[in-house]
Amino acid sequence: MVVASVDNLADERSKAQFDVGAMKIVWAGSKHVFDVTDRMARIVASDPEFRKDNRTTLGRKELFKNTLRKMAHVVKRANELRLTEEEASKLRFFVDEPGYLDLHWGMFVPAIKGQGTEEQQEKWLPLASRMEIIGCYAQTELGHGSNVQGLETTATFDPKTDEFIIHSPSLTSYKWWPGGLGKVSTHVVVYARLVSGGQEHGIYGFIVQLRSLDDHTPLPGIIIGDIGTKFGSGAYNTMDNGFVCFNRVRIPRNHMLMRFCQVTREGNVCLSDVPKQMVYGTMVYVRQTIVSDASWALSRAVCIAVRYSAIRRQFGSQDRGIETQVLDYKTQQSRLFPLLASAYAFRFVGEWLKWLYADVTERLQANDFSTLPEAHACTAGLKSLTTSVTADAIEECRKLCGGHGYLCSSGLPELFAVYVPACTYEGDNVVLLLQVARFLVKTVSRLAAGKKPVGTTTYMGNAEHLMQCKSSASSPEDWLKPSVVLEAFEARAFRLAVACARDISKFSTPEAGFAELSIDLVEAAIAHCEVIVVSRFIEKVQQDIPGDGVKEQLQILCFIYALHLIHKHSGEFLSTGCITPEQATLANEQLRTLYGQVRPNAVSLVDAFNYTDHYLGSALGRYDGNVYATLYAQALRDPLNDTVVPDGYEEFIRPVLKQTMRLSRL
Ligand SMILES: CCCCCCCCCC/C=C\CCC/C=C/C(=O)SCCNC(=O)CCNC(=O)[C@H](O)C(C)(C)COP(=O)(O)OP(=O)(O)OC[C@H]1O[C@@H](n2cnc3c(N)ncnc32)[C@H](O)[C@@H]1OP(=O)(O)O
Ligand SMILES: Cc1cc2nc3c(=O)[nH]c(=O)nc-3n(C[C@H](O)[C@H](O)[C@H](O)COP(=O)(O)OP(=O)(O)OC[C@H]3O[C@@H](n4cnc5c(N)ncnc54)[C@H](O)[C@@H]3O)c2cc1C
Repeated sequence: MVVASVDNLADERSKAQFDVGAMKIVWAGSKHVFDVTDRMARIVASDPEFRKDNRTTLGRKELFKNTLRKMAHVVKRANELRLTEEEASKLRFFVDEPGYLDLHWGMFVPAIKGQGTEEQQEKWLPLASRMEIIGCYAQTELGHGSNVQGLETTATFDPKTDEFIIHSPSLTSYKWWPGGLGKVSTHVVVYARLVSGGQEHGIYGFIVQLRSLDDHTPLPGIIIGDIGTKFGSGAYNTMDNGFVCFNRVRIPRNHMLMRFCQVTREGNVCLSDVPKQMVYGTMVYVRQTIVSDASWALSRAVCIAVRYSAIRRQFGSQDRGIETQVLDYKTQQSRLFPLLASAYAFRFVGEWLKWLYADVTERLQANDFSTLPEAHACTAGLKSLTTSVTADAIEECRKLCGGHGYLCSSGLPELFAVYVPACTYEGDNVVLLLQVARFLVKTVSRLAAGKKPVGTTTYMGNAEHLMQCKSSASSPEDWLKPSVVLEAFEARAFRLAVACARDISKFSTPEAGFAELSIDLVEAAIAHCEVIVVSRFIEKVQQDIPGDGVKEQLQILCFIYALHLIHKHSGEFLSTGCITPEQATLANEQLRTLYGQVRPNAVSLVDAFNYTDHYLGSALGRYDGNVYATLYAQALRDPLNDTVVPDGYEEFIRPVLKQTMRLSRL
């Protein structure tokens, strides 16, 4: 069936004022990454084994088995096609289904690489790379997740046998949540309290075999299973998040990951000369990958909502003529375009964070730990900011699609359900912001001692100016000056951080002040993270960017990103005196103008994400815009429509109808 709505997207595409092909390269990061990504996305989209449109109709067991089949197919195709690590990881990404491979490659392997000695890496990494063993990462327990120092599992050294005894002393010490643990993994990196010579020495990672490599049964002393069905249909239920209890399970001494702390044959504990937080390194690595992933999830939701908003028409014609595209409503634009801008902002800050992570890793290898606190603060803060915004944005995109957004065939409910735990895993977002706040308060108090802030806090070195400055914006256009925008963001963040540091000092102890003022501290942390994102976006658009009109579009998006935040947090910008109410009004005026500028380019700006229809998985977001026919076809495929008269009619509908007839005769 040919539907008029299809032409809407062609019309939209013809209005683009920039080179979409060039924007695709900017979004991907480079021509090479674009080529790899595009090729892998197409391989997945064209392989029927990777079909995913039936996911929300499957029961848990079928769903899980289906994922096992897909994961095995990923491994098979990666081998057959002799894919590089980069290609295999993209292939896996486009399969778009949480599965044990994520934890094996995303956490188990990095934990061994980061925390194992060279010898241990030589032993375990080849086994893991060839997938002769499958691993996961078990830190969280039933009773403790955020508080890592509160973990209860013990690893007690027994010098008689040269072994560690891994033990779960209570129900609350059972490991609980690790992905891939419940049903699949043969091995795990377990985090436990090291005990030697009757003394505790902190939390470390230990490699434990969980299941037989012959028949997959749990090894003696191990009670293991899945923790149960999770939020949403399909969604994260493809993953076997699991529990495990260790009943005095013995492992050889050299299964403790000993890069930062060694236990000798005699049971002596030798700490190397590195900060103890190095044990948390895998979390820093994964948080950094989660920031990059946020832009994928956000851009996917935005792509669906923008395309559908161009197709959907409501009102605007009283005589049954052509109605208005909902994308033309200013309210729709004000909800949608800041999310489009955020997708680009998170893409660029994600790339920058990758660079920061590579830089700190290089320094750590040279025993330079000076940038570790900043790397921790940046990864924790940006993980928190980007995942919170993305989760909320996916839900907003669902609403932007009206009633059809609530259908699973829109792709948005499942995307939300699968994405929203990102606000919790790898560190609860509030707990992580408090880590950023701690770093900021320290930075501010060191200013008084004359210590120059570096990296992302360099701006705080301009303390006197930031405390006193008043924005010079006197027209809407002034809000298009990077220096005006940056100054407002930096001043707000700095003043909030200084106020927190000052107020904390009024309490009897810093801990008491920190606890009482934690709401303010979280706000200061968000403000600082927004400085990072805004300044990275501004830096990006100041570079040479090839392609007709590409730089101009990115500049528009950059200012939308910044000005919508000024609007959202106007209370803070005003109460800290960084801007006046009149200047806030001017910023809003400029924002409205920018929405008008982005409007003709909106569909092309989401086309630049280069998503296949398979990856989008949405009747509303299809590239060809054939929304209504697809919605109808998918409705007909619903299991409830397998029969015209439903199962249960004889048992439950007919008797009710008969009873009603009897009653009406009375
Ligand atoms: C084919 C290829 C396929 C590829 C697939 C791609 C893979 C994608 C990856 C998969 C993604 C998602 C899947 C989900 C998996 C989820 C896994 C998990 O959730 S694992 C469990 C995560 N758990 C947490 O994050 C716990 C959070 N809690 C903590 O991190 C800590 O306990 C903390 C920081 C809250 C408190 O720590 P502690 O009690 O020690 O702290 P203090 O607050 O007193 O801090 C002391 C001191 O240390 C500093 N610090 C803390 N953390 C770090 C760190 N990580 N690095 C460096 N420094 C750190 C802190 O700032 C303090 O410093 P000080 O100078 O004293 O102020
Ligand atoms: C889908 C999913 C996959 C996961 N995969 C893994 C995995 O592979 N391996 C693994 O080890 N773990 C995994 N986890 C566990 C995850 O890391 C933890 O759930 C997470 O770290 C949060 O810890 P928690 O559950 O203890 O939350 P809690 O700390 O109990 O949080 C509950 C509430 O208390 C608040 N809170 C806690 N402490 C503070 C504080 N100090 N100040 C203010 N507020 C506070 C939080 O903000 C939150 O609102 C996974 C979790 C999920 C949901």
